[in-house]
Amino acid sequence: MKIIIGTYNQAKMNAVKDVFSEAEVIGADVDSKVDSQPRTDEETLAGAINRAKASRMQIEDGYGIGLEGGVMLIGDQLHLCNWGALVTPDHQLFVASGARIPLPDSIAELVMNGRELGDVMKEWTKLKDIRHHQGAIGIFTNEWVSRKEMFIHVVKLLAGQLAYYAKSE
Ligand SMILES: O=P(O)(O)OP(=O)(O)OP(=O)(O)OC[C@H]1O[C@@H](n2cnc3c(O)ncnc32)[C@H](O)[C@@H]1O
Ligand SMILES: [Mg+2]
Repeated sequence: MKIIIGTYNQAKMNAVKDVFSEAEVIGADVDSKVDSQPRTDEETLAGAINRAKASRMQIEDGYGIGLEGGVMLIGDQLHLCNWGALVTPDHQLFVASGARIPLPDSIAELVMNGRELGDVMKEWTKLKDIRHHQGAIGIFTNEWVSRKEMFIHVVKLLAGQLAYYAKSE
């Protein structure tokens, strides 16, 4: 089984490798066709789907996966949000969402004013590779849930749906 994942982000790549441990997982530079910082649930989902479809197109007979992190307002509180998408060799699409937690007001304000969360987190924590490791979710859960662990859950939701629908066909 070959999987193209539309990113070189280490947290995302390692999550896919952990869940699909038998597969060959290959990173690719694809266009998410959304803002580099998605700001709604719909935009974040669209980014994941676009990455998955573009990844699927990079290989003749393989799977495409897209994972996208974003932010969304619930009322006036900004939250982290995350989505994943998987496209099969015969172009079936599966999607799954990940964890959501509120962002502190000081961080939320900077992101609402146009900054990218990854850049804000890098400056605020002085950790230059934070987006590849614990991520914002790791920082604001006191490292109980890392970005990789959060994406593992999303990828398991994709793999599980793939298995369920393959069985019922
Ligand atoms: O190379 P790509 O795959 O784009 O990796 P990325 O780190 O930029 O990841 P996304 O585009 O999916 O994420 C959108 C922004 O949110 C940032 N971010 C950091 N930690 C996050 C977390 O735990 N959850 C969601 N987004 C996070 C991320 O760094 C980006 O600035
Ligand atoms: Mg990005």
